[in-house]
Amino acid sequence: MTKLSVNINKIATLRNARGGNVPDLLRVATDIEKFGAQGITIHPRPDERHIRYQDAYDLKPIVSTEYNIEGNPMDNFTKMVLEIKPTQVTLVPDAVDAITSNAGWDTVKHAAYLKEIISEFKRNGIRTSIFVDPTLKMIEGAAETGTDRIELYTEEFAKQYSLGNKEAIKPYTECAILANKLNLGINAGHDLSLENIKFFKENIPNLLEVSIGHALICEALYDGLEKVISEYLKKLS
Ligand SMILES: CC(=O)[C@@H](O)[C@H](O)COP(=O)(O)O
Ligand SMILES: NCC(=O)COP(=O)(O)O
Repeated sequence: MTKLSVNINKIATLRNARGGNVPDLLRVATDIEKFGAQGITIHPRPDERHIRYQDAYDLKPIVSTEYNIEGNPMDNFTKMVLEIKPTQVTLVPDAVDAITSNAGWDTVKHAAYLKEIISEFKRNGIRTSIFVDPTLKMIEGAAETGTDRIELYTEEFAKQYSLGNKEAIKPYTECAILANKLNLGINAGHDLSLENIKFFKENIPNLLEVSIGHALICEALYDGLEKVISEYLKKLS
Protein backbone atom coordinates (compact mmCIF):
# COMPACT_ATOMS: atom_id res chain seq x y z
CA MET A 1 0.00 0.00 0.00
CA THR A 2 1.15 3.53 -0.74
CA LYS A 3 0.26 6.17 1.84
CA LEU A 4 -1.42 9.39 0.79
CA SER A 5 -0.08 12.48 2.54
CA VAL A 6 -2.13 15.55 1.65
CA ASN A 7 -0.19 18.79 1.26
CA ILE A 8 -2.31 21.57 2.76
CA ASN A 9 -0.27 24.56 1.55
CA LYS A 10 -3.12 25.64 -0.72
CA ILE A 11 -5.60 25.73 2.18
CA ALA A 12 -3.28 28.22 3.88
CA THR A 13 -3.02 30.22 0.63
CA LEU A 14 -6.79 30.60 0.60
CA ARG A 15 -6.94 31.51 4.28
CA ASN A 16 -4.20 34.13 3.92
CA ALA A 17 -6.05 35.81 1.06
CA ARG A 18 -8.41 37.49 3.56
CA GLY A 19 -6.29 37.68 6.70
CA GLY A 20 -8.78 35.80 8.91
CA ASN A 21 -9.10 32.13 9.74
CA VAL A 22 -11.31 30.92 6.89
CA PRO A 23 -10.79 28.19 5.88
CA ASP A 24 -9.55 26.88 9.22
CA LEU A 25 -6.33 25.01 8.44
CA LEU A 26 -6.51 22.84 11.56
CA ARG A 27 -10.08 21.80 10.87
CA VAL A 28 -9.26 20.94 7.27
CA ALA A 29 -6.27 18.85 8.41
CA THR A 30 -8.49 16.96 10.87
CA ASP A 31 -11.12 16.36 8.17
CA ILE A 32 -8.53 15.17 5.66
CA GLU A 33 -7.44 12.55 8.18
CA LYS A 34 -11.07 11.66 8.92
CA PHE A 35 -11.58 11.12 5.18
CA GLY A 36 -8.82 8.50 5.23
CA ALA A 37 -5.58 10.24 4.22
CA GLN A 38 -2.62 8.72 6.02
CA GLY A 39 -0.58 11.87 6.37
CA ILE A 40 -0.46 15.66 6.33
CA THR A 41 2.33 17.51 4.52
CA ILE A 42 3.25 21.15 4.81
CA HIS A 43 5.99 23.09 3.08
CA PRO A 44 6.48 26.40 4.88
CA ARG A 45 8.44 28.85 2.79
CA PRO A 46 10.63 31.68 4.09
CA ASP A 47 8.09 34.37 3.09
CA GLU A 48 5.27 32.43 4.85
CA ARG A 49 3.00 33.11 1.89
CA HIS A 50 0.96 30.04 2.68
CA ILE A 51 1.93 27.88 5.66
CA ARG A 52 3.21 30.05 8.52
CA TYR A 53 5.79 28.76 10.94
CA GLN A 54 3.16 29.08 13.69
CA ASP A 55 0.87 26.75 11.67
CA ALA A 56 3.57 24.11 11.77
CA TYR A 57 3.53 24.24 15.59
CA ASP A 58 -0.27 24.40 15.81
CA LEU A 59 -0.67 21.34 13.59
CA LYS A 60 1.56 19.14 15.75
CA PRO A 61 -1.11 18.20 18.35
CA ILE A 62 -3.79 18.00 15.63
CA VAL A 63 -2.14 15.60 13.20
CA SER A 64 -2.73 12.03 14.33
CA THR A 65 -1.42 10.34 11.18
CA GLU A 66 2.03 11.00 9.69
CA TYR A 67 3.22 14.58 9.89
CA ASN A 68 5.64 15.52 7.10
CA ILE A 69 7.36 18.91 7.03
CA GLU A 70 9.17 19.88 3.85
CA GLY A 71 11.68 22.65 3.27
CA ASN A 72 15.19 23.86 2.82
CA PRO A 73 17.10 23.17 6.05
CA MET A 74 18.17 26.73 6.70
CA ASP A 75 18.71 27.63 10.38
CA ASN A 76 15.16 28.71 11.30
CA PHE A 77 13.60 25.75 9.45
CA THR A 78 15.92 23.27 11.16
CA LYS A 79 15.26 24.80 14.59
CA MET A 80 11.50 24.55 14.02
CA VAL A 81 11.63 20.93 12.85
CA LEU A 82 13.81 19.91 15.79
CA GLU A 83 11.32 21.53 18.19
CA ILE A 84 8.22 20.03 16.56
CA LYS A 85 9.66 16.58 15.86
CA PRO A 86 7.29 15.56 13.06
CA THR A 87 7.19 12.00 11.75
CA GLN A 88 9.28 12.98 8.75
CA VAL A 89 11.27 15.91 7.45
CA THR A 90 11.69 16.18 3.66
CA LEU A 91 14.65 18.30 2.64
CA VAL A 92 14.13 20.34 -0.52
CA PRO A 93 16.83 22.63 -1.97
CA ASP A 94 14.51 25.56 -2.71
CA ALA A 95 15.79 29.02 -3.40
CA VAL A 96 14.35 31.56 -0.94
CA ASP A 97 12.19 33.14 -3.64
CA ALA A 98 11.17 29.94 -5.48
CA ILE A 99 7.56 29.98 -6.67
CA THR A 100 7.46 26.25 -6.05
CA SER A 101 10.01 23.46 -5.80
CA ASN A 102 11.86 23.17 -9.09
CA ALA A 103 14.83 20.83 -8.57
CA GLY A 104 16.12 17.99 -6.46
CA TRP A 105 19.35 17.93 -4.45
CA ASP A 106 22.71 17.41 -6.02
CA THR A 107 23.44 14.64 -3.55
CA VAL A 108 27.05 14.34 -4.70
CA LYS A 109 28.00 18.01 -4.46
CA HIS A 110 26.18 18.50 -1.16
CA ALA A 111 27.03 15.10 0.33
CA ALA A 112 28.85 16.37 3.43
CA TYR A 113 26.20 18.98 4.24
CA LEU A 114 23.33 16.52 3.79
CA LYS A 115 25.08 13.85 5.87
CA GLU A 116 25.50 16.24 8.78
CA ILE A 117 21.97 17.63 8.77
CA ILE A 118 20.38 14.22 8.22
CA SER A 119 22.25 12.71 11.16
CA GLU A 120 21.05 15.59 13.36
CA PHE A 121 17.39 14.97 12.43
CA LYS A 122 17.77 11.22 12.85
CA ARG A 123 19.42 11.67 16.27
CA ASN A 124 16.22 13.47 17.23
CA GLY A 125 14.03 10.58 16.10
CA ILE A 126 12.79 12.25 12.92
CA ARG A 127 12.61 10.18 9.73
CA THR A 128 14.39 11.88 6.84
CA SER A 129 13.66 12.09 3.16
CA ILE A 130 15.47 14.08 0.48
CA PHE A 131 13.94 15.46 -2.69
CA VAL A 132 15.79 14.17 -5.77
CA ASP A 133 15.58 14.23 -9.54
CA PRO A 134 15.23 10.77 -11.10
CA THR A 135 18.86 10.11 -11.97
CA LEU A 136 20.82 7.08 -10.81
CA LYS A 137 23.81 9.15 -9.69
CA MET A 138 21.61 11.21 -7.37
CA ILE A 139 20.10 8.05 -5.88
CA GLU A 140 23.56 6.59 -5.23
CA GLY A 141 24.56 9.89 -3.64
CA ALA A 142 21.39 9.90 -1.52
CA ALA A 143 22.25 6.47 -0.12
CA GLU A 144 25.64 7.84 0.99
CA THR A 145 24.01 10.59 3.04
CA GLY A 146 22.32 8.13 5.42
CA THR A 147 18.80 9.36 4.63
CA ASP A 148 15.94 6.97 5.37
CA ARG A 149 14.07 7.85 2.20
CA ILE A 150 14.13 9.78 -1.02
CA GLU A 151 11.27 11.75 -2.52
CA LEU A 152 11.26 11.44 -6.30
CA TYR A 153 10.56 14.83 -7.89
CA THR A 154 7.72 14.00 -10.28
CA GLU A 155 7.06 17.25 -12.15
CA GLU A 156 8.66 16.04 -15.40
CA PHE A 157 6.78 12.74 -15.27
CA ALA A 158 3.47 14.57 -14.71
CA LYS A 159 4.14 16.98 -17.56
CA GLN A 160 5.10 14.24 -20.03
CA TYR A 161 2.24 11.96 -18.95
CA SER A 162 -0.26 14.75 -19.66
CA LEU A 163 1.21 14.97 -23.18
CA GLY A 164 0.72 11.22 -23.64
CA ASN A 165 4.39 10.29 -23.21
CA LYS A 166 4.23 7.28 -20.90
CA GLU A 167 7.91 6.49 -21.55
CA ALA A 168 8.66 9.32 -19.13
CA ILE A 169 8.14 6.87 -16.28
CA LYS A 170 11.32 4.96 -17.21
CA PRO A 171 13.94 6.94 -15.23
CA TYR A 172 11.63 6.86 -12.20
CA THR A 173 11.27 3.09 -12.37
CA GLU A 174 15.03 2.63 -12.77
CA CYS A 175 15.71 4.91 -9.82
CA ALA A 176 13.15 3.09 -7.71
CA ILE A 177 14.76 -0.28 -8.48
CA LEU A 178 18.14 1.11 -7.45
CA ALA A 179 16.72 2.78 -4.33
CA ASN A 180 15.18 -0.53 -3.29
CA LYS A 181 18.56 -2.26 -3.73
CA LEU A 182 20.22 0.44 -1.62
CA ASN A 183 17.57 0.13 1.12
CA LEU A 184 16.23 3.62 0.59
CA GLY A 185 12.51 4.09 1.18
CA ILE A 186 10.69 5.74 -1.73
CA ASN A 187 8.32 8.70 -1.56
CA ALA A 188 7.24 10.84 -4.49
CA GLY A 189 5.62 14.17 -5.14
CA HIS A 190 4.97 17.24 -7.28
CA ASP A 191 2.10 17.58 -9.70
CA LEU A 192 0.78 14.09 -9.03
CA SER A 193 -2.96 13.97 -9.66
CA LEU A 194 -5.97 11.69 -10.02
CA GLU A 195 -5.11 11.42 -13.70
CA ASN A 196 -1.53 10.18 -13.34
CA ILE A 197 -1.28 8.58 -9.89
CA LYS A 198 -2.40 5.06 -10.76
CA PHE A 199 0.08 4.70 -13.62
CA PHE A 200 2.85 6.15 -11.47
CA LYS A 201 2.17 3.79 -8.59
CA GLU A 202 1.96 0.75 -10.86
CA ASN A 203 5.44 1.48 -12.20
CA ILE A 204 7.27 2.25 -8.97
CA PRO A 205 8.12 -0.83 -6.91
CA ASN A 206 7.62 -0.26 -3.18
CA LEU A 207 6.30 3.27 -3.38
CA LEU A 208 5.78 4.09 0.30
CA GLU A 209 4.18 7.51 0.21
CA VAL A 210 3.01 10.25 -2.11
CA SER A 211 2.47 13.84 -1.02
CA ILE A 212 -0.11 15.63 -3.12
CA GLY A 213 -1.39 19.16 -2.78
CA HIS A 214 -2.01 21.38 -5.77
CA ALA A 215 -3.97 18.96 -7.96
CA LEU A 216 -5.85 17.36 -5.08
CA ILE A 217 -7.15 20.68 -3.77
CA CYS A 218 -8.11 21.75 -7.32
CA GLU A 219 -9.94 18.45 -7.87
CA ALA A 220 -11.71 18.95 -4.54
CA LEU A 221 -13.15 22.26 -5.78
CA TYR A 222 -15.36 20.19 -8.07
CA ASP A 223 -15.93 16.97 -6.15
CA GLY A 224 -15.21 17.78 -2.51
CA LEU A 225 -12.34 16.63 -0.32
CA GLU A 226 -13.97 13.46 0.95
CA LYS A 227 -14.73 12.04 -2.48
CA VAL A 228 -11.40 13.05 -3.98
CA ILE A 229 -9.41 11.54 -1.11
CA SER A 230 -11.34 8.29 -1.39
CA GLU A 231 -10.57 8.18 -5.13
CA TYR A 232 -6.85 8.60 -4.44
CA LEU A 233 -6.99 5.88 -1.80
CA LYS A 234 -8.56 3.47 -4.28
CA LYS A 235 -5.87 4.20 -6.86
CA LEU A 236 -3.11 3.79 -4.28
CA SER A 237 -4.35 0.56 -2.68
C1 LIG B 1 8.51 19.56 -2.59
C2 LIG B 1 7.49 19.75 -3.60
O1 LIG B 1 7.40 19.04 -4.51
C3 LIG B 1 6.50 20.81 -3.63
O2 LIG B 1 5.47 20.44 -4.43
C4 LIG B 1 5.99 21.53 -2.51
O3 LIG B 1 5.92 20.88 -1.34
C5 LIG B 1 4.81 22.38 -2.84
O4 LIG B 1 5.12 23.65 -2.49
P1 LIG B 1 4.20 24.89 -2.93
O5 LIG B 1 2.83 24.59 -2.42
O6 LIG B 1 4.82 26.07 -2.26
O7 LIG B 1 4.23 24.95 -4.41
N1 LIG C 1 6.16 16.92 -1.94
C1 LIG C 1 5.20 17.29 -2.90
C2 LIG C 1 4.03 17.89 -2.27
O1 LIG C 1 3.93 17.98 -1.07
C3 LIG C 1 2.91 18.38 -3.08
O2 LIG C 1 3.27 18.83 -4.33
P1 LIG C 1 2.08 19.34 -5.28
O3 LIG C 1 1.08 18.21 -5.37
O4 LIG C 1 1.48 20.56 -4.63
O5 LIG C 1 2.75 19.62 -6.60
